[in-house]
Amino acid sequence: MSTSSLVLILVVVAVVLIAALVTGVVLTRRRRISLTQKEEAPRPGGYQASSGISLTPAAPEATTAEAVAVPQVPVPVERPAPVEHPVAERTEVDGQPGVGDDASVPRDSEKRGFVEVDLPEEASEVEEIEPTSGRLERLRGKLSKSRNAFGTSLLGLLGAGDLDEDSWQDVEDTLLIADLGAALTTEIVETLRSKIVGTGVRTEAEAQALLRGVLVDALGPKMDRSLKALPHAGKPAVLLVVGVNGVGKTTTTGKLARVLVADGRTVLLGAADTFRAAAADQLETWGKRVGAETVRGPEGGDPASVAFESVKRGMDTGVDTVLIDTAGRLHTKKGLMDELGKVKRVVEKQAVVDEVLLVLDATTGQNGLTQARVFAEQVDITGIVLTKLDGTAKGGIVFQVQRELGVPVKLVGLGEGADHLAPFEPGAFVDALLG
Ligand SMILES: Nc1nc2c(ncn2[C@@H]2O[C@H](COP(=O)(O)OP(=O)(O)OP(=O)(O)O)[C@@H](O)[C@H]2O)c(=O)[nH]1
Repeated sequence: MSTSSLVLILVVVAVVLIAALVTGVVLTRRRRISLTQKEEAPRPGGYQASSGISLTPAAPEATTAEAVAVPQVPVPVERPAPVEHPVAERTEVDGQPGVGDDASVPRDSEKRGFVEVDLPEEASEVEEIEPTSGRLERLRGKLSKSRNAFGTSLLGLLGAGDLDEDSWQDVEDTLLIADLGAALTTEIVETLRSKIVGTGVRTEAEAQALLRGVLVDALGPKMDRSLKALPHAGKPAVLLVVGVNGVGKTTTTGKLARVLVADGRTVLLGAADTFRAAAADQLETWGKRVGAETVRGPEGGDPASVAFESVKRGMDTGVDTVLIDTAGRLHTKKGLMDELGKVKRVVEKQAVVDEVLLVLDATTGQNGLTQARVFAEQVDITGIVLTKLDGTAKGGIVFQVQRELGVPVKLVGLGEGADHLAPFEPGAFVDALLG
């Protein structure tokens, strides 16, 4: 072998060695990026947002029980699963494309070398939550069914000028169809009649202003709609969520947790619905989305025991609010209603139950009232959550249920979205109905 061939071979070997070295360094660095865990920033005391829901502590307790000073323990937050590289979605198995395989990479495609790619941004641990203030205004479109059937027809009738008996009958029918109930309908029609005669309404704008005033008054604008969800006497506030099957209790509990976290509160969820297998999972998922712990018991276990444990855990960890979701129960089943009374009594052994929120499905109309009466007898209802108002033209049930029970509607559900729970405000509600 000549000297020049030897030199050539040595040069080639040296080039190969350098290339291998460079590739090794690059790969080591890349691996280091994917394995090194980022320093975790300390979690602030919850996502802060201005709240449209007025939160208050309950009236001071009569008991002289000493406040338990409990250190704040950070709530464990589950990290999201690592994002899979799109290569995992390739569908080719034998090099032959099949139906729906358009997006797969053909075997004979040109190989790519190293390419600079943007790394995905780290997913935030706790979801961003829409501010609660002004939610009813923002979600007014969700009330379009009630607006069309109720507000628009009433405005059309009242703005049409001189009203004869037939027109007043139409006004009355419209109110009845919208589920305002006979007594309230009569009252509203009489008030409208006397005001229209007294003031001589001529234009639609005048009719709208007059109608607005009468409807807002009928909604009890002075009722206390604040949510007693703030800790007091060194203990968390305890809220019990009750109602018949499928009205939206678990969903409301989850949405409410978001509202509280958005207000900077710490929350613990109690899955006292041990009857429906998926309910505890459903609640836990809501909890994880806002970094709230969920206490659950065995399926079919004693709901009172889960409720008790939840409050105990909430006191130990020093959260602001414990939200307890209960199983759906038919108001006609005495045994189940007694069980609800027991859940409340057991919780009261260690803390005050600040709110019992009755969830009513607005689409069930008058039946909701019957349910409300029975629940109110069993456990003192302190507030009503009217869900699924987005799916009904009978928004008038809001008026009736408050009037019948003397209990304020505090929250309204306006959709299946995570932030589709709004504080109820009579003025904004009537404005949404009247368009
Ligand atoms: N459109 C609409 N759907 C809602 C609303 N609130 C709840 N839902 C839906 O109603 C269904 C029942 O909700 P859940 O929260 O599971 O009801 P639940 O009362 O806990 O049910 P049970 O535990 O079986 O008694 C779900 O599909 C919810 O997404 C709302 O305000 N609007």
